Amino acid sequence: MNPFFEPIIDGILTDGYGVTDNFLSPGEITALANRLHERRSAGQFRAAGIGNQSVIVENAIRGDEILWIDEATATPEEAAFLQRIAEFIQYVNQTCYLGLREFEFHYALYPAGTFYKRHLDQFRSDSRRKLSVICYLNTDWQETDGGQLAIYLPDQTGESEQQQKITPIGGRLVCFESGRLEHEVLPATRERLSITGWLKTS
Ligand SMILES: O=C(O)CCC(=O)C(=O)O
Ligand SMILES: [Fe+2]
Repeated sequence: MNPFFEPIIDGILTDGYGVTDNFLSPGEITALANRLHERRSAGQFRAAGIGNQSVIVENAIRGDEILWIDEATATPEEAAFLQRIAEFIQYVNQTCYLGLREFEFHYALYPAGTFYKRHLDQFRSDSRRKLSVICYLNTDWQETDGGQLAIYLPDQTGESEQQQKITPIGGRLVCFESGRLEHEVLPATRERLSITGWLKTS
């Protein structure tokens, strides 16, 4: 039993999504948020796109800026984050037999007022994306800051749905099946930081 990984798996199996807090310590949150800002100041971020073949920047759908994290150029705190993810993949494979082999992660920065409209994470990609993972890097996030992740959960009959809102507090990790749950990022009154990625089969 792993105290961080087990609640995530439990959540996915019973509710379709899992949340665990303190996946990152306050020190790790600050260090990663600093790396994010340094890399953005160095001009490494790009407006996030939609679509698969040709990437189209569409601010009416999503307004975040992203940077893919490359293992080859990762700083120690980025490498440590990816290492935790690799351990999570091992744990999931031992308990759920999803056959996860690869992962890809990017930083995301949502300037105040931006959002990501309702979507499914597989629409623009390949079906190898099995689990979506989001880890927040925000310090002192308040409910009134907005920026919740809204997940849409269909009921048993599939006729109605329920909206579950998750506040992007620093260190919190959210995980759900990429091909199943539609979700959106609501606008926030302040800058919103995260690392988002996908665990994939090969
Ligand atoms: O930041 C979040 O809470 C969700 C991000 C998201 O849905 C995505 O990047 O596909
Ligand atoms: Fe998404």
